Amino acid sequence: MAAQGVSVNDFIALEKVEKVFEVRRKAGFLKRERHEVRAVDSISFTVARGEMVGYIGPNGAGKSTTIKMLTGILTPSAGRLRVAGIDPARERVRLAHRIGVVFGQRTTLWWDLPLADSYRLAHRMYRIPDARYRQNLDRLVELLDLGALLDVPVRQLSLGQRMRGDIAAALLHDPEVLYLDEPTIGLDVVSKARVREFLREVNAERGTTVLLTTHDLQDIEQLCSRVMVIDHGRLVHDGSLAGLHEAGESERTLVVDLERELPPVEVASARVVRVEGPRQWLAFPAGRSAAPLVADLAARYPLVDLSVREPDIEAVIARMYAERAVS
Ligand SMILES: Nc1ncnc2c1ncn2[C@@H]1O[C@H](COP(=O)(O)OP(=O)(O)OP(=O)(O)O)[C@@H](O)[C@H]1O
Repeated sequence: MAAQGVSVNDFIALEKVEKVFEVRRKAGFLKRERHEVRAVDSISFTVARGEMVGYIGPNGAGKSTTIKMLTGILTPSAGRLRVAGIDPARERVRLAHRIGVVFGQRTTLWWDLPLADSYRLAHRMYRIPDARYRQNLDRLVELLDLGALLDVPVRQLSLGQRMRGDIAAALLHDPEVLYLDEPTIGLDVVSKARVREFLREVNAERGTTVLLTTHDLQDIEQLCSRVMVIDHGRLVHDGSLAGLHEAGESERTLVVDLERELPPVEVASARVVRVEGPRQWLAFPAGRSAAPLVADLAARYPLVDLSVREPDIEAVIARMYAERAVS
């Protein structure tokens, strides 16, 4: 039966989940003190089937610990956690057949073997029916452009090639949910675009639920309509990217080119944040229309050209982390 507040459509469900690590710290010459690290502190959220959600936060916030609990590698210290109705820590092997995991920082492929051998091993390990395995492999090889790489030992692959190989390995057994931990780390812009495009296709084509952890906010902007922010083990935002802008009280920037170099312009509801020759940058609240501001400027200053820049998500999030660090 579904727990209170959790619908049967919720594919991933966490209720007041905690993870406390006990560590020993040096406290003198020979003395060591026990110390608790609350890596995840009473987190609750649900993810519906087919959703693509970003899970972000500064270093040490608790992201990996959450993912490890979702795969069953770690057992929560308190709370309730279910993935596809399964308690991950209790039935890790059964769950493994339904989830795929990609860690950008390390590979699950066999380092010394050709890529194709890792796939054959996955075929047997997950007992994937032959026809389905062949069909999935063909499709993944095509979509991720792996044809020429199948006979190459993994250690000879470039980072981008290896990442595509890892993503294919995670999807061979048709998992219903995919956890991605920094899937574009270290990749060049072309490889990043390719990986993102592929993830969009998988999500649309197969309805795979995706939980994406990343420090690259462009991953989030391009893939996720919902983003959860974790900081010091606590969930501090769960909503749309636009909502994140509001929470961070973000600003848009009006860039104006004047006829000549002038002192900073003076207008209501905006402030000049930079001046470079005849060009000036004005910050104003992201929720406000630029029209009255432009009209005011045009009436009083010799305006030649202008453009509006949307808030920089990196800046919004940096401010959010900083605000929490001092609060
Ligand atoms: N096995 C462990 N034993 C003790 N402390 C741990 C252990 N694993 C994680 N921690 C601590 O728990 C906190 C959260 O770590 P976690 O790895 O989940 O953060 P993260 O958000 O994934 O960080 P990053 O972005 O740097 O990967 C940190 O303070 C970390 O030092």
